[in-house]
Amino acid sequence: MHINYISEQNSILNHFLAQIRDVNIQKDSMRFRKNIERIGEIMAYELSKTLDYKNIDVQTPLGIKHTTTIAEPVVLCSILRAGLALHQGFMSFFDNAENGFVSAYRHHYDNDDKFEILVEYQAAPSFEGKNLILIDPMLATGQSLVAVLHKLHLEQKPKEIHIAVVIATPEGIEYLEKNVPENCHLWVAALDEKLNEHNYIVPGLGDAGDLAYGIKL
Ligand SMILES: O=P(O)(O)OC[C@H]1O[C@H](OP(=O)(O)OP(=O)(O)O)[C@H](O)[C@@H]1O
Ligand SMILES: O=c1cc[nH]c(=O)[nH]1
Ligand SMILES: [Mg+2]
Repeated sequence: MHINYISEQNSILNHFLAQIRDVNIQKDSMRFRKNIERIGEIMAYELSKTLDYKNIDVQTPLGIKHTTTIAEPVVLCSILRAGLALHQGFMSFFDNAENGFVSAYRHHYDNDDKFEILVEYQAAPSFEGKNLILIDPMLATGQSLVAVLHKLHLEQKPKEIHIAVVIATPEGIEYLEKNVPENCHLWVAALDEKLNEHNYIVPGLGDAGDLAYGIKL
């Protein structure tokens, strides 16, 4: 698995990352969603540089321009709920992509911190020969992304699989490295320190789904 860290160079991305983390700013859920969306746009642009392109001729009013366009179709597939705002950002740039949605949540059986990831819903197109971009802002333990990858119909072989996350932990990256296919590329906006005892990212930002869409029961 190849890993791309997109915030190594200082850019406006750092402002958006700082705002989604800041306890005094993140409570504004519209700004939170918008910042995640803007991060999605930046990630989409960076990722687009690594896709394959084919030559095309474009007829302008004055002549023909020889240029290039993305060779294989893109499928954007997001993990509900928190993936939705990031998905919107990717969709702004990959505007003719097909789209898939998968649910995943941590099911706690007792009151302790042990949980199992339940993947109950999916609606996704064929991935055969396409660039699959799997979208989820938080890579904590990595269990949600791996459970979703196993549930998706990957017997239809995507050309490449890109996993796009905003904040990742070293533990989550290590888990992905052991459990995802060879043709996976991981895109990370920020690498954080660690997981805490409740498997939340430290310093992280808190609960991305709740910040974007409200607290769930
Ligand atoms: O790497 P993991 O340990 O699996 O944790 C990360 C998962 O947690 C969040 O979803 P959450 O379960 O909070 O669902 P939500 O989006 O509905 O809030 C996040 O969006 C990931 O899907
Ligand atoms: O820190 C974390 C871990 C999982 N899900 C979140 O939204 N945040
Ligand atoms: Mg959540």
